[in-house]
Amino acid sequence: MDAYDIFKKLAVGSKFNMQRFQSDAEKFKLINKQTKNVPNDEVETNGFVDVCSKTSLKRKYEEAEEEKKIDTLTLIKGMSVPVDGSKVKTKTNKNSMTEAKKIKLEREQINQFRNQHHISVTGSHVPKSIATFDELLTEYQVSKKLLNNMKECGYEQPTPIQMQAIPVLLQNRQLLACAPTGSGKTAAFLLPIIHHLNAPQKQGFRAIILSPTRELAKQTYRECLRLSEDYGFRIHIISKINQALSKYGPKSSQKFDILITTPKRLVFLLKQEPPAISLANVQWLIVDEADKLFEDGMRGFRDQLEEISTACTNSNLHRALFSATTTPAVTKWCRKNLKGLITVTVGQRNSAVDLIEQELLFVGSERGKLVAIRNIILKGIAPPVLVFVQSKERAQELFSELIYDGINVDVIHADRTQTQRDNVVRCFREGKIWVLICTELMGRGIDFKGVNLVINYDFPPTTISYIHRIGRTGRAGHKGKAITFFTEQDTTNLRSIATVMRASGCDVPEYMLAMKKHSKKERRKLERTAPERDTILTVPKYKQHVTKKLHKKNAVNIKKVTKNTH
Ligand SMILES: Nc1ncnc2c1ncn2[C@@H]1O[C@H](COP(=O)(O)OP(=O)(O)OP(=O)(O)O)[C@@H](O)[C@H]1O
Repeated sequence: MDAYDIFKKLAVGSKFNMQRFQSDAEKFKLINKQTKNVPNDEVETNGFVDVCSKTSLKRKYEEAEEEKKIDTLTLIKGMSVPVDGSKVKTKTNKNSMTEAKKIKLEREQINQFRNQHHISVTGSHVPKSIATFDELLTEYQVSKKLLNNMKECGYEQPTPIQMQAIPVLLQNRQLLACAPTGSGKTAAFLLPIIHHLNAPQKQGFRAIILSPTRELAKQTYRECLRLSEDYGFRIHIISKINQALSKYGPKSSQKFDILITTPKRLVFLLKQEPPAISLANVQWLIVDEADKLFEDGMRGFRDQLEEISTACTNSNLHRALFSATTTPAVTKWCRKNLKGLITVTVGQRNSAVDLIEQELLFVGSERGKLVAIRNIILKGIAPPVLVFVQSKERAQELFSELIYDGINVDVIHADRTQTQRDNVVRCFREGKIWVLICTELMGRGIDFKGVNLVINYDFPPTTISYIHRIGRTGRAGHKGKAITFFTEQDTTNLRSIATVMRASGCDVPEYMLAMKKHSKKERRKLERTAPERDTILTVPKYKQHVTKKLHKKNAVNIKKVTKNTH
C-alpha cells in the first residue's frame, strides 16, 4: 500500500475543493495536468473527486468500484472487512442485523409491558411476562384443566405478580417475589406447583408451603384444593399435631404430595426420634410471608426455617419466597443462598395499596378510642369490619365493651381454641359476624372477601404491620378504607406511617411528616413490647376494679353466647 492508497482510504467519503488542493491532487495522481482547467464538475466517487471529462470520470468510477471489491483487510482468520471502511453488506450480516433488531425490539416490548404493570425484575435470563393465562397453554404446556380451575375461581386475567412470577417458576427458577397485599400471590405460586407436580405420585411430599399462622395455612390449603381440582393430589395441612405424628410415619407419608403448614409444627415432626416426616423428596419449598418467617427471636421463625431447609435434601430443590413486604435480611439471604435467583417486585417495595383510603384519627386517650369507635358504629358501618388491637387481653376487653352495643361482634386471638378460631373465621366469612376484633394473628395474608373497613384501634407496632393490617381491605382491585387511632403515646411510628400514607396518595398533615425521627432503638423496643395502655373500659378509672371483675365474669358468659350463635 503506497501513499496514494493510504490517502484514498483516509479520504473515503470526503469532498474537497479541487481548486484549492489542485497541487496535492496532482501529486497523488488524482488528476492529469492537462485536465486541470476543466470547469468544476464535482463527482463523489468514494473518496476522490476529480475534475475531468465525463468519460474519464466514468472510467475512474468503474476502477474505484472494481478496487473496492477486492480491497479487503483480513482482521481475524475468516473475518474480513472492506479496507474503505464501508460496512459489509453480505447476506449473513443482513440476517444477523435483522435478528439483533428483532431481539432489541422484543426486549423493548417486554420492558414496556413490565413498566406498564409496575413490574421490576432482577436476575439473568428472566422469562417474559405473560399477558393472559392462555399463553401458558402454548408457551409452557400448562393443562387446560388447570386453566379451567383458575377460571372457576374467577381468575380471568393474571394480576401483575402472576404475569411475572408464574413464568419464572414454570421455568424452574428460584424466586423472591414482593407484591402488594391482596394482589394474588397465592395463585402465583400454586399454579406452577400444581403444573410441575402434574399428577399424584407415591413419593412423599414434593412441595411444601410454609405460612406464619394456622389461619393462613388453612386458607392456602383451601385455595390449593380449588386450583388442583381433578388432579387427585393428596394435599395435607398439619392441624392436630398428635394426629400428625401417627399420620406421617415414614411409610404413610409416601402417599402425600403437598404439605401446607406453619414452620413450628413441621419442625416438631422433624425433631422426633426418628423424624416423623421425611422431606427428602421435596422439590418445591414456598415461603409465604417470607419477611415474617425470617424474623429472629421469640416471635420469629428464622431458626425453624433453617431446620426445614436443611431437611429438604433433594438436589432438585427449588425455593420461592413471597411477601407484600420485605427486609434487607431476606434479600441478602436469597442472594447468598438461591442459585440463579430472580427477584420480582410489583410497585414500590413496602408500600400500602393505593385503593385504600387511609385516615389517621387523633383520639386523645384510651377512653377517646372507645368514644371514636362507637361514633363510627353509630354513623353506620358497612360490614365486614376488622378491628386490630395490640394484645389478646385488649381484644377480649374491647369485645366485652362492644358485645352490648347491638352489633354482631366477635373476637379472635391465640388464646381461643382452634375450634373457636375456625368457627369465628367461618362466621365472619359467611357474614354472620359484622365486626371482628383481632390481634396481629390476622394481620398477614388473611383474605376475607370484601372487608370494607379496617380500624387500627391500637397503633400498629411497625410500618410493616400497618401495611399488612390495612391490606385486609382493598384486595383484588376492590376499594377499602382504613382508620388508625392515635394518642400522644403513639408518636414513635407516626411519622413513618404518615410517610407510607403519603406515598400511596393519601392526605396527611404536613406536621406529621416533619416530626422528629425516632431512634432505631426506640422503634425496636416498640416492635418487641407493646406500650402499656389503660384498660379498655367505659367507666372512669376509680371504678375500674369493680368493672374489671364484672368483665371477667362476662367473658365466661360471652363464650357461651358466641358458642350458641355459631
Ligand atoms: N387473577 C386473579 N383475578 C381475580 N382475582 C384474583 C386473581 N388472583 C387472585 N385473586 C383473588 O385476589 C384475592 C387476593 O389474593 P391473595 O390472597 O393471593 O393475595 P396476596 O397477594 O397473597 O395478599 P397478602 O399479601 O395479603 O397475603 C383473593 O380473593 C383471590 O381469590
